[in-house]
Amino acid sequence: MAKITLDKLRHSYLPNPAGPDDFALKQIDLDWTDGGAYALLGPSGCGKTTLLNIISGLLTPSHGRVLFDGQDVTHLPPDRRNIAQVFQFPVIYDTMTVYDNLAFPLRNRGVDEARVDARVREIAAMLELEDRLAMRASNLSPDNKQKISMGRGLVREDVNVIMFDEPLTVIDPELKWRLRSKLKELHQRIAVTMIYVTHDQTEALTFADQVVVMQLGEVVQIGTPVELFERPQHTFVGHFIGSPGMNILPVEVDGGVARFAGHAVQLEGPIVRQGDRTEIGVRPEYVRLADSGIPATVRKAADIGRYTVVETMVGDHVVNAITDRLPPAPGARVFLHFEPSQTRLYADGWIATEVWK
Ligand SMILES: Nc1ncnc2c1ncn2[C@@H]1O[C@H](COP(=O)(O)OP(=O)(O)OP(=O)(O)O)[C@@H](O)[C@H]1O
Repeated sequence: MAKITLDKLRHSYLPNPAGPDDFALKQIDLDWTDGGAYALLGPSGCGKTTLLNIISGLLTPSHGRVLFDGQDVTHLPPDRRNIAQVFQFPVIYDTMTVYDNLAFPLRNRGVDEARVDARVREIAAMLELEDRLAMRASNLSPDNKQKISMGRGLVREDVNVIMFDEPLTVIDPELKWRLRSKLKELHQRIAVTMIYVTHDQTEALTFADQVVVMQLGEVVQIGTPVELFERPQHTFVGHFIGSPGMNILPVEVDGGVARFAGHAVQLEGPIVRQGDRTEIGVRPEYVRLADSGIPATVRKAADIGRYTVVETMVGDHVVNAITDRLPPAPGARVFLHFEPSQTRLYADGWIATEVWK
């Protein structure tokens, strides 16, 4: 187990990068605590795999350092970093039994057979593979093959970090849900530093204590799932997390007052940053259909089960509201109320209000 530090890390795949756009990772500074559960979350192409490969040693960064417990490992090859990795697709030995597959990483390091046996059975029980231990891996379903792959990642007790790269891609939706919570439970039991890479917010938010949100090669926010939901530091986080995401609406700011479509909007607190582009962010959960406020027209309503998402239009702007009441019919004229304590200002994408103290 180890604390992982990324120090001024940058990476370009080009031999002579000319500007920031030529970098797959712009600049990353991070400290990951020993034993923590972390997720790297972001859309395709934001640099997650690049970062993972730098940590595992498959890639040497163009600039900066990777430290494990303060020791510089930037130039160490993967096999000297003591890392376990679980990939998107199963990496197993088809001709071996499930038992031997799970035992392999331990036997390979000379662990004695009694310990191998205890550990294999423990991991197999956690992953509900006990009754398949004697089966040949080739006879298993893709789901179970991927479970073995995960088991092989989890079986060693001496690793610095276990990294999961979109490990649930091949798993069917029902089992996905179970494995997601199982992985969280496993982390609590074995307390090894784990990094989980995904573009799926549900997977990231279920698994991680801390989520690192990336966009275009940059970290835009690191926070607990609640922090990311409650107070996005960037409009990208607001929009990317939540279903539907945060309403991001253009406003004009004059004399400390923000106006959306000509209506003054009360913010969570004082404005502390200026910018060329100003927007407010308010989650649909905090937009109420009220008796007075900003006039809007209902476009449609979608019943999501426990609540309804009402899509309204204010001029050309879509504003989503969540309600647990019977939604108004399409075409109805309504008024919107934005909960002031949950309405933030963003300047050039970054949060620009503080909470009143
Ligand atoms: N081997 C490579 N050579 C050149 N450019 C690359 C290489 N690998 C990745 N890139 C580029 O680097 C950027 C980051 O890619 P990366 O694969 O790290 O993103 P990602 O978030 O993992 O995406 P995905 O979820 O699709 O794997 C992208 O613009 C990609 O095109």
